[in-house]
Amino acid sequence: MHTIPQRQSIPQASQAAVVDRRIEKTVPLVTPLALHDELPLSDSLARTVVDGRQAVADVLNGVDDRLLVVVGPCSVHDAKAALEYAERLRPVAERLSDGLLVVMRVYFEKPRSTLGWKGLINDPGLDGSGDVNRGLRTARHLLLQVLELGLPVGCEFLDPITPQYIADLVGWGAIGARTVESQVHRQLSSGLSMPVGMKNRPDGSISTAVDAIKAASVPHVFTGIDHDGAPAILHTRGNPDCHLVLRGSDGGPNYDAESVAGAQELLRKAGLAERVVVDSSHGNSRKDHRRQPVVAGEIGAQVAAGNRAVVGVMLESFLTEGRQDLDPTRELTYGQSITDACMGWETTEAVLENLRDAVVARRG
Ligand SMILES: O=C[C@H](O)[C@H](O)COP(=O)(O)O
Ligand SMILES: C=C(OP(=O)(O)O)C(=O)O
Repeated sequence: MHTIPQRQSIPQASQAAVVDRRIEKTVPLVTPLALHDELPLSDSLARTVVDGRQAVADVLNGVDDRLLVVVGPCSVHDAKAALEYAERLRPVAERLSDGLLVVMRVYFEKPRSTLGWKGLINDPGLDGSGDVNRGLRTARHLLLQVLELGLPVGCEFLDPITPQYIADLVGWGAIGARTVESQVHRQLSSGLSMPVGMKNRPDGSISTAVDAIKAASVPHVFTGIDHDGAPAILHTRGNPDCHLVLRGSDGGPNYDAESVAGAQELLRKAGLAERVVVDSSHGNSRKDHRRQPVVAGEIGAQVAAGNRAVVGVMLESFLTEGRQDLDPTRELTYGQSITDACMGWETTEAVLENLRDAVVARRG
């Protein structure tokens, strides 16, 4: 535990009354540089990251006519199970690579509607102890292992500090439905080195995500930390590879052809590229994992019918289907989500095959 230092500018007698009244304690955080030194990115893995980002950008820009598929667990809570998933995904990604560019969802940060586990970086012990140093270490280690298999990785960025620790490993980024309106996240996206998907808001607003794409496309200046962990003023270049992710809403889905056409119209009016990634989970499946294959099937049908605006699909999938509650009184089922329900492995493989066939049909 770290004691909170006295501030010289406030008379000592007044400090206790005004400073950090609701901070229980502060704990030193490892610096990005120290973590990078401990878990370095080799030249060959850096090539995997760069190639992955370029491949994603090529699909987004229509240079590559394959479909981007971001597939994997809703959240990683057990690095061993996530790595086993990656080991299964790798040969399938290779086999279907004529039609699909597969990026593994390796999500460590969970935005909550109200309360709940906030992900492996925030709470790797799954017990509220909040050992963020361990969380960052575990996350970086796992990302390196997945890259070692040759798979590009996708992460949601939620906390504005954590990208300095892991973003060098990420091929595709997401800004979630709950933060897409936030200036902090739009500024952050403008400086991220990879393509970033902006989700529509939970209430269904797509124009908010379109605004986010515009905002993130230009340079910004904001405060953050540098690689040494020191406070810094960050001047970004702007990110031209941001794009829309349709994830449905509390009110219903938005993956149907009419909704996709409506989204294209909004993008066109905003002067942005008409490219859309469709999330088969969340509002589009009403969080029922058994609906994801149906949604993915309908997206595949649009692709097979020639729709070129749909450039990608997101799937939530894990080793074991469904979800489970985080209950300290019982052992967790291996390879099953503790956040949103996921498709199981066999279903996932079949869904991926169908999506590949859809791409082949679109070429036909
Ligand atoms: O993807 C995960 C969840 O949908 C997201 O974190 C919100 O979850 P919640 O509504 O259960 O908090
Ligand atoms: C939180 C997620 O999605 P959304 O922001 O669409 O709810 C997610 O993809 O993990």
